[in-house]
Amino acid sequence: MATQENEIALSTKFANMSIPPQMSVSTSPTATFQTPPGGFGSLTRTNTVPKLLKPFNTTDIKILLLENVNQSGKDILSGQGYQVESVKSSLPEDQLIEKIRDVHVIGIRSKTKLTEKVLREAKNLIVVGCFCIGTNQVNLNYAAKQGIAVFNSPFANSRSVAELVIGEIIVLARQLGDRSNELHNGIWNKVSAKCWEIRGKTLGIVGYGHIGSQLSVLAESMGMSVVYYDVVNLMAMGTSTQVPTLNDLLNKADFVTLHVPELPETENMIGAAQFEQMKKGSYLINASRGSVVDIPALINASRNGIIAGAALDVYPNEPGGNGDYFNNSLNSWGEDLRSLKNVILSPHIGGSTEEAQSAIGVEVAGALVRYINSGVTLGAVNFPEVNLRSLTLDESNHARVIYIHQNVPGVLRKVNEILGDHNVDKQTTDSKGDVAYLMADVSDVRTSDLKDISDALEGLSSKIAVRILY
Ligand SMILES: NC(=O)C1=CN([C@@H]2O[C@H](COP(=O)(O)OP(=O)(O)OC[C@H]3O[C@@H](n4cnc5c(N)ncnc54)[C@H](O)[C@@H]3O)[C@@H](O)[C@H]2O)C=CC1
Ligand SMILES: O=C(O)CCC(=O)C(=O)O
Repeated sequence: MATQENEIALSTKFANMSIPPQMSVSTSPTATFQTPPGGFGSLTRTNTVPKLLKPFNTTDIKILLLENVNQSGKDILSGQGYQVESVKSSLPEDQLIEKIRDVHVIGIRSKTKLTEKVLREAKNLIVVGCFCIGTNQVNLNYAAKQGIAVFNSPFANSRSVAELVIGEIIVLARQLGDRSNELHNGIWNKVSAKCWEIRGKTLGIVGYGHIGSQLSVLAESMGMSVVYYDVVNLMAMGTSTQVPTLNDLLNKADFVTLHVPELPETENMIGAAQFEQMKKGSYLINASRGSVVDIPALINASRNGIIAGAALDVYPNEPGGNGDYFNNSLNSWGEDLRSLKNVILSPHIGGSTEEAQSAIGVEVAGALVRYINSGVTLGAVNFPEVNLRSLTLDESNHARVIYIHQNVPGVLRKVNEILGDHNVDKQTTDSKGDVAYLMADVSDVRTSDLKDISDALEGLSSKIAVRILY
């Protein structure tokens, strides 16, 4: 393992950090680039143990984790020596802005809104970890243009959501929520009218991705028929069938369940017109995003008997943390919704299981460590996915140059002119939209060369961010 003294690099992203003077680190291209005690490249092992590339002393990296990120993730990040602050809830915008100015990494879940306004203040931020599936809460394009990578966990909680929906289908079909509430209030009300088995009923899945397709398998194993609607033509699991339009699905399904991402196209995807298409006495389940269902239209559909029940896990406005109120001050229809019969309201717990949260913590924290320490973008949702074989301990005097830039013509020629005086062992580059990511491993570089390389890259008009790791 590399020593702290060797774990040094130069990163313009960290220019505002205050580093105690005794540390032999260079945090700005304008700062003196010092050779660490022990000597740059003094490691002489000849095996192929991967070299740990660090942006500088890991203890200087500040990470803010919001929304009660799982201990598994905290342990991995703390284990790297980073400074980790963890807060149980999300933060109001003004407090978020104050905090985000200071950190290099932020970890969030679904509630923290990283808007352009917030990200504009995040001068030191290099990477965001969404410890969840959804990334709609982050302005991904703006983050990319600022050179901030965003990672998530694309399927670690999918099974938990699918299992919750199976439970809700049965609870709705048996009006179990209402019976339980009644008995909690001391009322015995034994009812079979309009209570059903789910065997032989049709489940309509809107959005047949990770969660929708997993749910399809579970539902068929319980004797349901499955139809699904998706904008993409997708392979059917089991004996399920894809239908060509949303209306086809709404006309057929006894239970409609939503598993689409939050997008402009999915906003109010289920509104008055769609409730009209649903079978009388059917049920709606939404564990995707609150914006997907027009709630006043749902309230009408419930009062008019179009739907026999609903289960909602997500809402247009959700409280910031546990103990906060869910009432009309949050959503104008809050109390009307709460008054409905056979409507299950859960506090966005679709992915909230020990298994899912622990797996998400490991996955996202791992991606953050790889990105911070090695610049690898595999799994990033707003950057091209770029990887290079790790530098090894027997490759002395090597450095990894990372150049995040605008995707415009002529950049590679200029970068290669800058790197041209050195031996470029390997280089890779890729682009996504307006942003491109170049990673090059150069050998036979002295620490003073690194300062020159960094300065030259900084001077290019296409520059978004420069990081040099060694
Ligand atoms: N309640 C909770 O705690 C959780 C909620 N979620 C939400 O569930 C959503 C779905 O998750 P995954 O299945 O993992 O996503 P996914 O990306 O695997 O699947 C989404 C599917 O929706 C389809 N789709 C997109 N736009 C559509 C449209 N307009 N009409 C029909 N289909 C459309 C896509 O083609 C894709 O097949 C996430 O985006 C997230 O917002 C995810 C995890 C936990
Ligand atoms: O509970 C969470 O962290 C959010 C779950 C979710 O909605 C997601 O993973 O997209």
